[in-house]
Amino acid sequence: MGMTMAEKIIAKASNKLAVKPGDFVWANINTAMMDDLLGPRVVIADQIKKLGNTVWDKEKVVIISDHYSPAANITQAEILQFTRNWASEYGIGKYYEGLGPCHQVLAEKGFDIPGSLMVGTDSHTTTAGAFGCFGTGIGSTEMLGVLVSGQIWLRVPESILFTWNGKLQSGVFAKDIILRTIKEIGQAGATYKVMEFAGNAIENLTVDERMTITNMAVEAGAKTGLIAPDEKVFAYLSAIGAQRGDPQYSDPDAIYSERYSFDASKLVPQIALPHEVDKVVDVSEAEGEVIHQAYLGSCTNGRFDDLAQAAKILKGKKVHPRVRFLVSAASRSIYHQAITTGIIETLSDAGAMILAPSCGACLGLHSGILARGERAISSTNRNFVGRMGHKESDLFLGSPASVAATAIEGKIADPRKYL
Ligand SMILES: CC(C)[C@H](C(=O)O)[C@@H](O)C(=O)O
Ligand code: SF4
Repeated sequence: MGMTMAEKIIAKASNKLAVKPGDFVWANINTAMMDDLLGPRVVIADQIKKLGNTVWDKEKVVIISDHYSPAANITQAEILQFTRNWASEYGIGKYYEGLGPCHQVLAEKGFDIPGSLMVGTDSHTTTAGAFGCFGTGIGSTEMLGVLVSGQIWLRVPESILFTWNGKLQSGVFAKDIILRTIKEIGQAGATYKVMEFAGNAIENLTVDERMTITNMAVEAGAKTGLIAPDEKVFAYLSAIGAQRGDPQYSDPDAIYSERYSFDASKLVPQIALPHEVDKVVDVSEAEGEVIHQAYLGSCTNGRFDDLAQAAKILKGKKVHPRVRFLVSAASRSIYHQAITTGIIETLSDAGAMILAPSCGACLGLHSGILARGERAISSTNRNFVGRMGHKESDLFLGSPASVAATAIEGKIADPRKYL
């Protein structure tokens, strides 16, 4: 009986020839990532002292300060200081701060290795699946167990196959694919399952765009999201001098718990309405909703392709006077690329406020906080009550192109008219 790529990755990590959904295994971890919010400061620093006071393999632990960086107050500054000092005390050389959200840094630093098993103290560790790396979010207590043992006790998840074929029309992007997929199954539709994406519409996406899709797999409850690694992924990895890994592919006779097929050519821009990520409608049903703030950034859609798409729409135009348009590239190197190609100049000329590469605005920790009654559109992945500020503020989710078109009109707008 065939296996899915997820089953093969877990079998390899647990030194077994084969596993099947429902099996319990002890899997060896290739990369353990901690961020500043749920990393050493929570449980770990305290308890590891009683468990040997060292990590199992200093080379396999990565710590990335991204939620509180740059600090917006003394408490945040002290959290950063604690995290930085803990990394140094425990000999963790792979410590990054101020480079941007952890999932983008992991990709750019070559940790998203095809066929490997990654855990992180952030739910969007699923992003690594764009490289065929099984990445999943775990809690701080579980991370403590991984740090001292190098293993995780795992129940092999079932896989759902989502096949997207056909050519996306202009103005429709990866974000619209994942929002439409989540609409189909709901925000709990993939709970403890793997979302595997295939089809020529997925193959035609850049690696940047694939990361948007696997990033949001957790918004449907998924254990991880996976896309088979191909030449685009290997070119990305070789360009950054990263290993090619041991890529795994689903067998033709692999068993899936469910299968869904979509025609990408029929997809139109999608908008998630407040306050649920699966409350997704065609943009025509949200058009005209008044907006006070537009945010372009995050580990979901803050990459070079995303900024470039927004700049294409905003070139020579001005942001609506009511709208605060905030931009935060998902990494410092993206900023460098976007500056040298004139994209930041275009966005700034249109009226963008350029923020640091950070999680900050995405989850209302600092910068871009919404007041009561304010409404925003964002290229991020969550729109829970109070996500970006006051509990009586509203958050719509869309693609970078939808964010840019909305910023121009001051109300939810269809980006296709600008392309
Ligand atoms: C703060 C962290 C625990 C959380 C996550 O795990 O996703 C955050 O990154 C988010 O996007 O809500
Ligand atoms: S979703 Fe937002 S807060 Fe969470 S890791 Fe990504 S950028 Fe940071």
